[in-house]
Amino acid sequence: MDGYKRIPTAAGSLGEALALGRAFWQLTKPRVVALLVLTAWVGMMLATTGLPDFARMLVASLGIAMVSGAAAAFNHVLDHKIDARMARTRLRPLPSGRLSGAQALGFACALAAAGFVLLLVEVNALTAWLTLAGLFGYAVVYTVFLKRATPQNIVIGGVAGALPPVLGWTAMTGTVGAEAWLLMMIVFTWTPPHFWALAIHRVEDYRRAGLPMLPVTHGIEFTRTLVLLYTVLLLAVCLLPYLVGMSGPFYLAGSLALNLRFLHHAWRLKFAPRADTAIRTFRFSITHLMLLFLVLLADHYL
Ligand code: HEM
Ligand SMILES: CC(C)=CCC/C(C)=C/CC/C(C)=C/COP(=O)(O)OP(=O)(O)O
Repeated sequence: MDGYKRIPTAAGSLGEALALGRAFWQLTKPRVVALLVLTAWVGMMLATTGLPDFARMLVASLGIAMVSGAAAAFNHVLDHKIDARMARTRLRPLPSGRLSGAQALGFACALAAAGFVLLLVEVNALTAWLTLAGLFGYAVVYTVFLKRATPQNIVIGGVAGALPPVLGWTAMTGTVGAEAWLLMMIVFTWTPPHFWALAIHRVEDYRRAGLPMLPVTHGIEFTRTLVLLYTVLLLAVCLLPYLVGMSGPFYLAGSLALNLRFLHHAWRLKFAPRADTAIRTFRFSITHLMLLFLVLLADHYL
């Protein structure tokens, strides 16, 4: 009502502070970062014989999570106009006006700097610089250039998201082992079917936003074919840890079960799709990667 001013109360300002905290938290894409950290843990544990140094693991995970969260926050800042045009993203903190661009940018810079310094001082320089390269790969190479330029954006940009197992490995050993590159290849091959399944489901969003995602540029049918082919490739890549003697029969069985399930989703998406097949395939991709890395971990200690 005109003439009446809202009187700030303690409960009101606590509510506002919590909402602000929630908005900053959302900027970091916490569920994505949680899965990235799980893949880094597997890198850390597979690099170590016997029990790892838990204190080192904790600090390294925190540093990797902070820099990855900062990368996600930069992505929110750089993409706020695109995000405002898509139904899936229009309620994010920046397009909805819950945070200003300056607040989000300041948060991203502070988080990136703190995470980088933590890794540099408490872990090692190789891990700190490689993690920063991951941030640059995602926030600049993918978000600023590739995302707007080519339907291969997520294939090339996938390198950044696939880095954490390598970061975990270097955090514990100070060097990059061949096995770490193998783990990276798994996440790299997994990324296209993960993303394209979602892009098929959200094709109208991407068309409206003017982004050259594969289903927009090459059509849904072609994208379904590539999802299927990448899941076949993923099955083959996931055999490598067993074939090179890095993992045992428990991993082989778990990996085959998960990859055959993923293949089944992709097959259905190509040959017998229903309205929800693409989104179910996307959701399964997340379960797949999480369980696959847990199986790698369990196999290591069996
Ligand atoms: C360039 C590579 C990638 C692209 C383009 C991509 C794209 C996406 C998109 C668009 C979403 C939907 C987010 C939303 O609904 O707000 C998503 C969700 C997700 N992605 Fe990816 N992704 C990539 C790599 C990764 C990697 C490497 C991981 C983890 C290892 C990952 C884990 C997840 C998880 C856990 C979710 C669900 C998030 C939630 O429910 O809040 N993604 N991804
Ligand atoms: C090691 C390191 C620092 C890596 C950073 C990796 C990182 C945070 C990857 C996130 C991958 C992801 C969610 C991409 C989606 O971006 P999008 O812009 O296509 O999706 P959106 O529309 O949901 O924002």
